[in-house]
Amino acid sequence: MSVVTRNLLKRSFLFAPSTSWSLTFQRGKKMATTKLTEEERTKYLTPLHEAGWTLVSNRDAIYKEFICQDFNQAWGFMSKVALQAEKMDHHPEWFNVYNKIQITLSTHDVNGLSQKDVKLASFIEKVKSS
Ligand SMILES: C[C@H](O)[C@H](O)[C@H]1CNC2=NC(N)=NC(=O)C2=N1
Repeated sequence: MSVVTRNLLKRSFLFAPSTSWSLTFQRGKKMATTKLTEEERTKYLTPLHEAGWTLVSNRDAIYKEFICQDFNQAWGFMSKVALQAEKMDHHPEWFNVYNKIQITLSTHDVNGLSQKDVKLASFIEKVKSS
């Protein structure tokens, strides 16, 4: 095999990995956030529906209202969610009055639901039941 052929092969191996690999990873950075597929929506949104999360009517987002005993409890709950949101760099849209917290989750970067919303909603459920 000539040096030229060998170099060409080496190059195509190094620089032309499979499409999905190159779409998912960029030089060792974290996985790109993508919208949930139909299959993923069935798999991940069903348990969240059962836990009381509903689809928002005019956009691709999920919503749930939480009622705590008082403002102290509500603020404690929100603090735990806020710390996790910051860790994930994924933030809820929320509204609080006294003991009521209304939460909407969606991924602005992809204009719809992603795994990040599923992960944050699951975390919120864990906090609420703790
Ligand atoms: C620059 C920063 O990483 C992005 O704006 C993050 C911040 N928090 C976010 N939160 C939510 N809910 N969706 C996003 O797309 C998002 N993007």
